[in-house]
Amino acid sequence: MIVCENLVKIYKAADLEVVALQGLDLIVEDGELMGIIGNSGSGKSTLLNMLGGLDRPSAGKLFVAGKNLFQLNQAELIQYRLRTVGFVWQNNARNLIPYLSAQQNVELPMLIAGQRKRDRARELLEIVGLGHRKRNKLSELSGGEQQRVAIAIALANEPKLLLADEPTGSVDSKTAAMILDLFKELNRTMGLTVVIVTHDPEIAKKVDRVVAIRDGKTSSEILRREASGAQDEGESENTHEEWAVLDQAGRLQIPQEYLQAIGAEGKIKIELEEGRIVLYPPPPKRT
Ligand SMILES: Nc1ncnc2c1ncn2[C@@H]1O[C@H](COP(=O)(O)OP(=O)(O)OP(=O)(O)O)[C@@H](O)[C@H]1O
Repeated sequence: MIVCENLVKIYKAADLEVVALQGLDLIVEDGELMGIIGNSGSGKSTLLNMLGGLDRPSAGKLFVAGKNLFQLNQAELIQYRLRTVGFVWQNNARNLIPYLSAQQNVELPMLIAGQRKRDRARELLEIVGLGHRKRNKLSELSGGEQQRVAIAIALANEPKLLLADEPTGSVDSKTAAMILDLFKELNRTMGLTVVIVTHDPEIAKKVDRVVAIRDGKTSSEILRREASGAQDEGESENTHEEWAVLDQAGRLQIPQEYLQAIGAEGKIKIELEEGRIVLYPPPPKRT
């Protein structure tokens, strides 16, 4: 579904350049449910904006659903945003209209797109588990329910890829778990590919794979352990293991805490020992 190769995004503002993505590699399979985590400023939202066709990358390769996003002209990019991807943002409810009902809120974007699909709006609300609340005004719904209305809207054009940026950022942990369960259900029942960007490391328990981004590059992946079985619901931490990502040039990012643990800074010695690559800290400085 997604192929990013050596993706670079440079923001230019006045005489300042910010390299938000520094040669990022990422492959997401059709029908995958995956998370992207990383500290603030690591480039998560930038990546999502590139995947959603909201902004253009500066260099590299980017294919989504077979489309080369570098080659789409402005009109094709608008079609791509309308037809191929669906978006869910943290404060989606802000884009919804409080005095309209849940159903009218779902119908409205379809009306704007030239369709009047009352049945479809009802069906979408059923899918997100809000069929019984369709006549309630948005202002009468909880934060989690409003977020589900937003997810129904994101599904209206039958996207192949759902992009969610901090979708649980402004709800409590119980509601957050319900929203993540909904993504999982949509992924399983509709075969929707879902990419969720979050600060929350707990996401690993709800998705098949989590990719960590550091300084604009993928640094590691947290995968469900094979031995525990794909059917495992994975609610316990030891069903997952972390892998460092090796880029095409053989570079990898070593977790900061590992480097600190061996007191490494500046240079480290690397040796190949019996099928292992071993990193040695520098010898203590003489005083
Ligand atoms: N429009 C922009 N113009 C200039 N710099 C930008 C712009 N958008 C993002 N940046 C910079 O790019 C880098 C990556 O930002 P990005 O928003 O992608 O990070 P993030 O991981 O999503 O952070 P957060 O978790 O805080 O949302 C940061 O240094 C940010 O300041």
